[in-house]
Amino acid sequence: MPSDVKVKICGLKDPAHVELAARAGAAYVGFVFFPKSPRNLGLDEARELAWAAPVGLAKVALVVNADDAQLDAINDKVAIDMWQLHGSESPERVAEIKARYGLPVMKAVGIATRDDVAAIDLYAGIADQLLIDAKAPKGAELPGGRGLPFDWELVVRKYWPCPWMLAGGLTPENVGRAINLTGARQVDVSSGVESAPGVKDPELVEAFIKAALA
Ligand SMILES: O=C(O)c1ccccc1NCC(=O)[C@H](O)[C@H](O)COP(=O)(O)O
Repeated sequence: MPSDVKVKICGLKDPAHVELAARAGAAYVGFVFFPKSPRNLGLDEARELAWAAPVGLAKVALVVNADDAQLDAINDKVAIDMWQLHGSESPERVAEIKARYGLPVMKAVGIATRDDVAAIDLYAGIADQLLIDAKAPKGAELPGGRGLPFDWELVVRKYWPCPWMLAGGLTPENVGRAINLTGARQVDVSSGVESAPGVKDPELVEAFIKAALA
């Protein structure tokens, strides 16, 4: 029976890896627009990656507390299908971005404690999707893409009224267990399919997708 799990491969930098992710069965690819990240893309690079994506593969632009000028520049140049807001954007800012571009918005929320889980509700009626990730420590250089898991028990038997994606420290080895435990129908990975920060390993990308869809 075909799997109903959807996979997002985040932080791609090579058009061949976009094609590979699609062939292997990914539903989404993520393009990072955050200069401090080893996965950061220029607009021209991102445009080339978007061209490499076959129809049906959703192209997600990941930004961190971006202002309208940065969002406009991405939207004007790159054919994206969704925003991923990975900073401390307020529910009001999420609604504003949805209205301004008419694209679905996925809000990333970092969690470490039960209180963080409760805070997800602030976005549940506003964002189109939620990305539930490990919480980065205060002052960390990168708010995501750190390859660190959180305690999955925190989201077991949780319900939100929009689709959500499990992220943070997933790997080909642990993704099946994470899905079975949490009931997540969508999973996202970056570091767990890399051979070095920012360098995707095609074999790990394929292995992750295969394990998630199994
Ligand atoms: O990937 C980055 O460098 C990055 C930079 C700034 C904000 C978010 C970033 N990445 C988010 C992701 O790649 C994932 O959505 C998520 O955090 C899971 O990452 P990982 O634990 O590395 O699999």
